[in-house]
Amino acid sequence: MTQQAREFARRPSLGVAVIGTGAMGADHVRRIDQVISGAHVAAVADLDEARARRLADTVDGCTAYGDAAEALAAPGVDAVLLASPGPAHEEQLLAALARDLPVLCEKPLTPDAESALRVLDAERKLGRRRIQVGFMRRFDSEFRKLKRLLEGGTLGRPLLMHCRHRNVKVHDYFTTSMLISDSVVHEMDCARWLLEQEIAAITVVRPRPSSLAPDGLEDPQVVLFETTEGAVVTVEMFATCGFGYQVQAEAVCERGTARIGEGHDLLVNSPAGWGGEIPQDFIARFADAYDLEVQEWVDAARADRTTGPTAWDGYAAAAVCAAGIEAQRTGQRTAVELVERPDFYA
Ligand SMILES: NC(=O)c1ccc[n+]([C@@H]2O[C@H](COP(=O)([O-])OP(=O)(O)OC[C@H]3O[C@@H](n4cnc5c(N)ncnc54)[C@H](O)[C@@H]3O)[C@@H](O)[C@H]2O)c1
Ligand SMILES: O[C@H]1[C@H](O)[C@@H](O)[C@H](O)[C@@H](O)[C@H]1O
Repeated sequence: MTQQAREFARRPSLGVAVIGTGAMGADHVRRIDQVISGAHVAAVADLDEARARRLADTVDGCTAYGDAAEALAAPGVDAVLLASPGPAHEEQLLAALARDLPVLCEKPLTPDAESALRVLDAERKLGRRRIQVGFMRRFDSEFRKLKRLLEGGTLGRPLLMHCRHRNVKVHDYFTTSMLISDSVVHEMDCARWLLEQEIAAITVVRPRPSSLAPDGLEDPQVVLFETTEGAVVTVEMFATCGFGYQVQAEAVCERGTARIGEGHDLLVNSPAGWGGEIPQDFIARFADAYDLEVQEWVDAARADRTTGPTAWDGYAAAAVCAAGIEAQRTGQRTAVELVERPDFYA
């Protein structure tokens, strides 16, 4: 161990309050408690206090609350992980910033651009970046390989990207606009990050809905982004495909193409045939990415730094979502309105 690593290990463990103890919150609590190093779960909070209590009972020294504000003010809380639904994020982010706590906020930063701008303002007033947004694909090894390949330039400029984003099923509170603001928001962030361009316009095309989608959910949809430098990204979003969790992307460049997400992890030949397994949800598909994301957040917070996707990235995606929801409604190509990027987020 180097001297620097020894010093780092001596720093006190980060006490984390996890807000929202549903699917993602419970998985992050398990991760902080059992997988990563340098942090412990000091508090959990959920509007459903009984759910929070059941989870707290599985972790030594963890207290449950029915209110996020109480958890943020609890003794031993040094940082916050928000895993409540998007509409609750603004209030909880502002409360965390008011206490100058580092925050890992599950995507989306907020569900609309106006509230995202209010969060940016609060962070700028605080005078230092405190928010990391949970765009976990940036921590996935396949996405990182694709990013490095595109940066290396051997394939020339990327012209097109084709993405497929399929979920087995969705929560019963899922709506057609959430296909954009909760699901395609990942492709918005990936496109911005991989291509290093903003998204200038968005179009949404709706095939006939699957008869297996819940009533009122117009699923699947095809979404097209045009970037500021003229690249085009297509996204098939199918949130109730029923058979597996698939996130795939193919970049088409001037001198070649590159694909990720084909799921070629383990291929088995057997008397019954050949093939592999399809993960059934994001928790299985992105397990390693979430581990790395949370570990990097904890390491940065313990060193009094902030890393990863910023509140600006969260706002930029929210602005594309706003245009996307409008495009869904009108069926028209819709321009994205983005405020000028403050130097604070350069
Ligand atoms: N990065 C990813 O791949 C990924 C995957 C799933 C979910 N998410 C995000 O994580 C967040 C949570 O999603 P989920 O699937 O775990 O949802 P969920 O519905 O399973 O859990 C949300 C929990 O938050 C609680 N809650 C609601 N309002 C609250 C409030 N104001 N304060 C405290 N608790 C509140 C609910 O009672 C529920 O227990 C969302 O922002 C979602 O978009 C991200
Ligand atoms: O909240 C979830 C999560 O972000 C998943 O990664 C995505 O695949 C789903 O579509 C979305 O509903």
